[in-house]
Amino acid sequence: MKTSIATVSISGTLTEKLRAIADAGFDGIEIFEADFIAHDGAPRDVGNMIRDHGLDITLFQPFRDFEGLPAPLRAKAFDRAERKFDLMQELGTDLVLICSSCHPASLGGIDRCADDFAELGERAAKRGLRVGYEALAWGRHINDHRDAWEIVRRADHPNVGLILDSFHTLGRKLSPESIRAIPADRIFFVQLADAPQIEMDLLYWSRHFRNMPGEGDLDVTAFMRAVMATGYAGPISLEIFNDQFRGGDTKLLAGDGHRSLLTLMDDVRRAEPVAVDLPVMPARVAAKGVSFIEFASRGAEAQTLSNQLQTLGFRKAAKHRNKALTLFQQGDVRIVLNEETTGYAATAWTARGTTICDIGLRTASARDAIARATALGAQPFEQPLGPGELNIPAIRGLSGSVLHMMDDDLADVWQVEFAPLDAPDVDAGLTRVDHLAQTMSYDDMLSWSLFYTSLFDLAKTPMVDVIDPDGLVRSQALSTPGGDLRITLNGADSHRTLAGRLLSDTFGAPLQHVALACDDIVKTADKLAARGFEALNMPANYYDDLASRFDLTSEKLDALRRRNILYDEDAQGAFYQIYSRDFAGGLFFEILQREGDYQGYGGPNAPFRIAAQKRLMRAKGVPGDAG
Ligand SMILES: O=C(O)c1ccc(O)c(O)c1
Ligand SMILES: [Mg+2]
Repeated sequence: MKTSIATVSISGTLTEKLRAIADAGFDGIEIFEADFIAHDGAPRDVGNMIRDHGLDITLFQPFRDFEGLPAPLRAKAFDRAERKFDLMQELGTDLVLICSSCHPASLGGIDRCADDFAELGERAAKRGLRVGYEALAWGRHINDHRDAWEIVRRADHPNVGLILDSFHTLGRKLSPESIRAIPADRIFFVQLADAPQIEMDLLYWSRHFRNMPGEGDLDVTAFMRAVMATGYAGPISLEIFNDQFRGGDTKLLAGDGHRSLLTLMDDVRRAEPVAVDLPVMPARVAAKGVSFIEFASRGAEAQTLSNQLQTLGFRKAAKHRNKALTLFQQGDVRIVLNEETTGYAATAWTARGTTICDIGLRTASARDAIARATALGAQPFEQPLGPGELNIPAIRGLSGSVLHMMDDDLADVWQVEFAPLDAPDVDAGLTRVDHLAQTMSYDDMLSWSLFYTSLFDLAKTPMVDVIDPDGLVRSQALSTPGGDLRITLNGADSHRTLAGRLLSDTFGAPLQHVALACDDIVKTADKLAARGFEALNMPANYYDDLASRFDLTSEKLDALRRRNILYDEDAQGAFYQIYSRDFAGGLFFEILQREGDYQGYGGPNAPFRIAAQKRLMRAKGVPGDAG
């Protein structure tokens, strides 16, 4: 399988793009004319520079407004094409992409266009070049891949073929199934892009909102299944126009692109009886939840965290046999406090202070999960093992964080590596980790959602806007079908938001809060209060509004108000939340109860919770919170 990416898809100068594209593992590039023109270097040198990076030039593009023109514009279009043929020969590529005309004088007509292409094919053949025709979704006369195919078919020239682009087909809601009937050797090239489902002008949508396959809402897999069913064996190329990507991290985006292509093609071969020349990798592994959460901390902060965990009802359950690790446990929730002065956690602590440095995920097979992750470009993570320690496989997240993969075969780590402590049982009714909430720059959200969804079978909720008094935070939840593993991604635009503040104090995409489930929130709240737990205070206005929005009895409302319990409900069920006060520079815990089949996260409460958190920070005089 030959992978390719259009240079327009990522940020940087041409040289920066080439390095990142080659490092990410692509085989070739589509050279975008604008990237070439902006570069100061002769075409021959540019071609050599690309090949010196180990990359092929899979095509040159775009060539616009060619077909269907009346004289004398028609002759001029052919002259223009000849000049671009000269350039292609200098660069060293044999294929040009001609996108369907948007020219106001273009006359259309399938046969007229086919004649133009037959003549152009003849001219290209003289130079050993080929031309590919792509229907732009907003082309003046040709805007459907079936019409472009009909023109190519009637042009009937071996040097004229079809170029398919998933955006133009799926964006116009055309079924990709008609592609299955096209002979593979008539398809010269395939371009792929996804996009979020937003109702807007097609051209604007395409030029600003495309994203990597798997990052949007289009069924790129169905499109690519149809393409592969023809027997197509040419390059598979990303062509992404995206405002965020134009200003994003070149290396990260190139890596995302490669990961998205491998994931897509692996999905295609599992769904369609076709040969895909791609190394085997395990299928997405079932994720069964969070096995452990590890905090890096030291000294007084570690003591404060230890006390806080005990007020939350965690029992100091065990100590590591070789290392400064303490295991706190309650129900099925394990929190490890790591006070080591060397190794990964120590580095994380030095960089961030008290932080969640490691997550252990429960999977059906740790080995398969790691094999899939590394096949998709994740970095394996290893630390030297002490005597008697288990080798629990791990990978790095996108910003250097660590994810351990656990499974039933590794479940005895807690007995093998840890010695039990004889601490009193202080259980407050917390049963399991409901979700992990990860904070990141808004620009990194697509990268993280692709990272997780390529590894595990996770559905994405639509992005929701959360209003912080100082800006907007966008939030999206990923969840396994049964909700065993849930991760929320929170993207901050501004450093003044609660989420953005954590980012400015740390780096990467830290976990900002952990949500723990219980079965009876009122009972749990009372147990916590008895242990000295202080909930985040919610204002009276919040409860007055609850009374107007929902049918709650005055007793129930009073029970919620007295305990600072937040409430939400939908057609499926009800939802209760309590927030801890923040600690260690902005981390916090959430305690929640799901009732019925409520699948959400209390989104409507988020603005009021954030306002309350900021009020508390101001009262504590946290610097920068004078407003
Ligand atoms: O937006 C465009 O004009 C444009 C150009 C070339 C392409 O291949 C494409 O898909 C879109
Ligand atoms: Mg295209």
